[in-house]
Amino acid sequence: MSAQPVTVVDHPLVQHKLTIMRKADTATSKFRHLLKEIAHLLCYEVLRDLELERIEIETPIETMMAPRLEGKKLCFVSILRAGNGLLDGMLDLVPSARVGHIGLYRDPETLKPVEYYLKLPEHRDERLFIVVDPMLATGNSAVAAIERLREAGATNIKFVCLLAAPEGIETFQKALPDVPIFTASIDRELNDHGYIMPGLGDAGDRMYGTK
Ligand SMILES: O=P(O)(O)OC[C@H]1O[C@H](OP(=O)(O)OP(=O)(O)O)[C@H](O)[C@@H]1O
Ligand SMILES: O=c1cc[nH]c(=O)[nH]1
Ligand SMILES: [Mg+2]
Repeated sequence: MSAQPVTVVDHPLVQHKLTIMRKADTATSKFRHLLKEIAHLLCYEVLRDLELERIEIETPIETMMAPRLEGKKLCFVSILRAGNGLLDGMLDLVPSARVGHIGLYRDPETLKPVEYYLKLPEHRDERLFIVVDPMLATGNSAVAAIERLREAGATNIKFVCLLAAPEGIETFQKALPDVPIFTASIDRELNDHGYIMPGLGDAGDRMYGTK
C-alpha cells in the first residue's frame, strides 16, 4: 500500500508565525499564543474534506437547506503535554468536538515513548479522530499513540503536527501508511538526541516554561 500524502501547510501566515515560534528568544506566553493561532490554520486544512449534513433553516427571507457540521462526530486527541497547544486552537474552531488524551513521554535515553494516561470517548468506530502533537521527531510517539487508538477501536484517523523530521515521516508512513499527515514544515533532520533540526527545541518545555 502506498502511503497517504504529507500535506505541508505552506500558507504565508503559518510560515511567518512558525518563524517567530522557532526563535530561541520568543517568550513562553507568545509561543503558546502562536501555537494556538497556527492550530486554527492547520485545523482549517485537516478538516477540508469533512462531510456536512443539511438542515432546514429559516433565513429572514426564506427557507433553505443549509450545511451543518456535526461536531460530535469529530474527536481531537492530544498527545500530552505538547499536544494541548494544538488542541486548544482546534477546539476554538470546533467547540462541540469530543476530546481524547493520551499521555506519552519520550524516554531521553531510548527515545521510546512511555504511556502514562489514556482517556477516549466511546463510539470510536463512528468518529473521525484528529491526533495532534506539535513534534514528529523519530515518529515513535505518534505511531505508539495511533496504534493505541486503533487497538481501542478507532478506524478513521488523521495526524496533525507543527514540525516533522524526514526520519519521523518515514517511520510513521511505514507503520501507518493509511494515516495522512498534516504539518507546517518538514525540517532537515534529527540530531543525536532525537531533536529536530533546525526545529524549535522542546515544544512542551517552551509551552510551559519547564526548562
Ligand atoms: O517523535 P518522537 O521522537 O517520539 O518525539 C516527539 C515527542 O516528543 C515530545 O514530547 P515529550 O516526550 O517531550 O513530552 P512532553 O510533551 O510531555 O514534553 C513531543 O511533543 C512528541 O510527543
Ligand atoms: O525537537 C524535538 C523533538 C522531540 N520533542 C520536541 O519537543 N522537540
Ligand atoms: Mg517535551
